[in-house]
Amino acid sequence: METSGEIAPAVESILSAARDRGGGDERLSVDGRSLTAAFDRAEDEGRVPVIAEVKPTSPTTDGERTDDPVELAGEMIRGGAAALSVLTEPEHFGGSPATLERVRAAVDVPVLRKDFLLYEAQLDVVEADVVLLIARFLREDGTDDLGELIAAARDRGFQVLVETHTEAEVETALAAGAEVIGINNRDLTELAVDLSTFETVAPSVPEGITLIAESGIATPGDVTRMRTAGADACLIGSAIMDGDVRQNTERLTNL
Ligand SMILES: O=P(O)(O)OC[C@@H](O)[C@@H](O)c1c[nH]c2ccccc12
Repeated sequence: METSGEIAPAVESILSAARDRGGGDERLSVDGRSLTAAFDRAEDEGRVPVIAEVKPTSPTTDGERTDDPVELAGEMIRGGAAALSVLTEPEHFGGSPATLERVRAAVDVPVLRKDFLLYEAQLDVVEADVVLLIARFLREDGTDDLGELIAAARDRGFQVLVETHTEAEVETALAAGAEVIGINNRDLTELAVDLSTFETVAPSVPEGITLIAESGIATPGDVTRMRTAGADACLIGSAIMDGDVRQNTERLTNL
């Protein structure tokens, strides 16, 4: 088992905040919008399935975007995004559960809750269609087991995106029952992005699993590269948030 000492200091700080964050008091029951159906719809309409991410800031971004997230989400949809991702982490990403709630009420595409969820009660903070579970973090002391957390999420009606970075983590995700797997091009040790991560790890993901390329995708050429390597969809934050959100989304979905 790797120790948390190998993680970048910014990620350590994120995790320690996540450990201290409470959960909801009431068990949620969600009537979710299907992520795979949204991807199929985009494909049918000739667009690359993209999950566009409302990310006001991050430890690797300069400054903070303060526009109304609901307006940004609308621009993403008009630009052709198949689904949205909304950061709910407050301390390092400028997100909040309330933002996700408002965005989800304003759109009809599936919305992913992007956060660092470590135990079951944290699932009960806000309704979303999909929740992110990060394989790397769910084997540390004091966190729930990945398989148990996947089951707990599904019991509530959430679809689950399991984030991986290595072949070993893909194996862990598959063994835990993941059906939607993300490969994060950003490593959480140095926080550096390398698109060849997806190309290296993707072959270990079997047919039948929905596969998402995450992070560092900035140009139409990057999107093509991820698609060629087997991505069913791309998760894109910074390159969409930086500048004209609608135009950026169009450029990355209409190839
Ligand atoms: O802004 P980018 O490089 O397009 O990346 C988006 C997304 O992949 C990234 O925000 C992300 C991937 N995994 C995460 C886990 C938590 C918070 C954020 C993330």
